Amino acid sequence: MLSARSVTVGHGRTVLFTGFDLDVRPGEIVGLVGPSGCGKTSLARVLAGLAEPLSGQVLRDGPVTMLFQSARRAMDPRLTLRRSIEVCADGEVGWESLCARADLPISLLDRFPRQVSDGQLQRAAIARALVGEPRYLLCDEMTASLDPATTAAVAATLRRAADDGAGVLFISHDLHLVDAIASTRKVLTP
Ligand SMILES: Nc1ncnc2c1ncn2[C@@H]1O[C@H](COP(=O)(O)OP(=O)(O)OP(=O)(O)O)[C@@H](O)[C@H]1O
Repeated sequence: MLSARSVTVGHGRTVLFTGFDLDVRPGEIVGLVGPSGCGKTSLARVLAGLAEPLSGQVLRDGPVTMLFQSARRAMDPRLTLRRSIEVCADGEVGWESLCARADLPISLLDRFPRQVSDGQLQRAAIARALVGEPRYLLCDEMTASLDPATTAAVAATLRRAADDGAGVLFISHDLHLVDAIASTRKVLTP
């Protein structure tokens, strides 16, 4: 399980929220909502181990990977999609099954980020995340700039990842989408 226990998060002397509890189990999608600036990204960074909480505990029983709103900023523009994915793999990549899991057309693998759409790049970012076999995926507004059809495809991909055993934290301002894909909705308030 990925758990936050009575976690207080802030930056320097600024406290964003106190005493927050959260559990994400393998195979489950948990939605996280809250007003802009309340600290959702800051919490995700703490859960991923990229930052320390001011107090409280984070428990992780497996690798955690973050996915961001802007795949264009997250992916190296100098590398083909294939290379970006390969460098995150432990060994040989099973391209067919990976691309099927991420809903990424294999024909795009040898393109550079500038040669694919935002939605296609987001799927490549998902493939790159999945190739590391994370137990937990923390998705930070990753559908915010996508059209409805691409959003639905990405949501279906996350559902499949959860069905394959990943625990997913889905951060979004889209309450309808959160309720459609998450089994639990947590609200973060300042
Ligand atoms: N590294 C940092 N140093 C100082 N302050 C920061 C840092 N990162 C974020 N903040 C501040 O912390 C607050 C919470 O930011 P955060 O991005 O976690 O909120 P959020 O809930 O994800 O917002 P949004 O929904 O708008 O994406 C903001 O006021 C932000 O300016």
